[in-house]
Amino acid sequence: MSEHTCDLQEHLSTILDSVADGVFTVDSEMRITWFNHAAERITGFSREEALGQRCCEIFRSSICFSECPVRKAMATGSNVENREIDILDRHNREIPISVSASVLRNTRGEPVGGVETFRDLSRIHALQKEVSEKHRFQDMVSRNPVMRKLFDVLPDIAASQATVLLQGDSGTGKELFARALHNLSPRRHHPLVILNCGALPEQLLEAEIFGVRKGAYTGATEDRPGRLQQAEGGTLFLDEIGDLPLPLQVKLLRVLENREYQPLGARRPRKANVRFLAATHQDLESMVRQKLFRQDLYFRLNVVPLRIPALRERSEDIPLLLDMALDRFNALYDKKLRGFSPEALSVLMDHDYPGNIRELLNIVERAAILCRGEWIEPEHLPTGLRTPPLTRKNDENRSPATPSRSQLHALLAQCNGNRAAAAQKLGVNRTTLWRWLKRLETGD
Ligand SMILES: Nc1ncnc2c1ncn2[C@@H]1O[C@H](COP(=O)(O)OP(=O)(O)OP(=O)(O)O)[C@@H](O)[C@H]1O
Repeated sequence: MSEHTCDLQEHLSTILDSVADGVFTVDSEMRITWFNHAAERITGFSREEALGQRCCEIFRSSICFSECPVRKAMATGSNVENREIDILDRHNREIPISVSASVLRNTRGEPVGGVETFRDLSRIHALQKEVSEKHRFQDMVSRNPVMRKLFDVLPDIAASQATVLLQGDSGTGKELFARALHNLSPRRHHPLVILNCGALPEQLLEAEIFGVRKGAYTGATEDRPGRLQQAEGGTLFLDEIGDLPLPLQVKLLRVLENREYQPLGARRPRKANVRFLAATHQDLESMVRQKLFRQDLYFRLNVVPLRIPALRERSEDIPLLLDMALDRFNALYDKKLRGFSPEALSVLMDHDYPGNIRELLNIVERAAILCRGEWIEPEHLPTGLRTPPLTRKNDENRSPATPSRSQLHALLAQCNGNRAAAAQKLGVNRTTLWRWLKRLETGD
């Protein structure tokens, strides 16, 4: 070896040892021929231990035996760039890294081995986690200023006994807010009872809320407690309060005013020690103007009004919610999806989510099921995502708008009459779909 070659090698070693990224080279048998300082620091193996070893024994990555980056570079002749994987260090700790690989060739251009460079992502991941924790409140995530303000005031509102009216489009998180209010309140050790006022016809709903005494009507063979009694000492969350029929509105008003109610067929009223939360996606004020909702009840409910913005008004939350959803479905389906490709992310950012967060969760769940690789691609997303969804109409402020009868029937036929599946495709809950069908049947 000439003096000049020795000098060059020494220079190269000094340069490679001074870079912050891990670098190692392998020969054609995948034995390590060079291992820099950063590679020692990241993997925990010393240069002496690494040299001459097969690289999969030192650089123990999650893809060594399936998609080794150096082998891939050798096979395709092109570089592998910034692939995010995990390696096990000397102490068997998982280290997230980003790896790149290229082929090494001799002077005749023949492949003689490869070089891998890798960057430790632990710190970046820790920072990402810290940021996402910062945006978490109870079971909710948001970085939107309006939402953050709601999170700030929630503990004080929860501590009070005040009735809260949650307003927002379907799927924006009203139930999650109601749960948070209960969990933060002094009543948290007592039940939180949830009743969807749109899910039952009037008579059944009345019995459901107030309960039934034995003999109240034929068939009432025993006492049946209502939701009010079940919620005693705790919280009653009346979801879809806009669907409460007018006669029941009068009865509910009485409970709110006197904290007393009469189960069906009872002679004497019962006391109710219950905190009320209500929610609706409807515009109650305009329903009051149209005499569809009682003004006195509206005032009683609207003591603390909270309006939850639609997802299209807080698009900065989309990436945060996507990550949260991915974590959730990775755990649920035992997957190791790393994230969304830039193309998929762009489709997801462009969508305006008429079904709000529920719709976003459905999209990610479907993608997580379909995706066999590590990254969610556009092909894993519903085809209609770029086109205006079925539920969207010209009026941007109405969401979700009622689809036409033929659209609904076509969709139900597509889902073999399964309403739950149809609702999922629309990104709305079953009650909303039920309401739409009812409205179309009665021609409202
Ligand atoms: N800020 C948030 N962070 C994380 N998950 C959320 C958030 N908001 C809503 N979700 C999730 O989105 C889904 C829909 O939320 P939720 O049921 O609370 O909406 P809603 O407004 O009550 O809907 P609807 O009016 O149709 O009853 C739930 O799975 C909930 O966990």
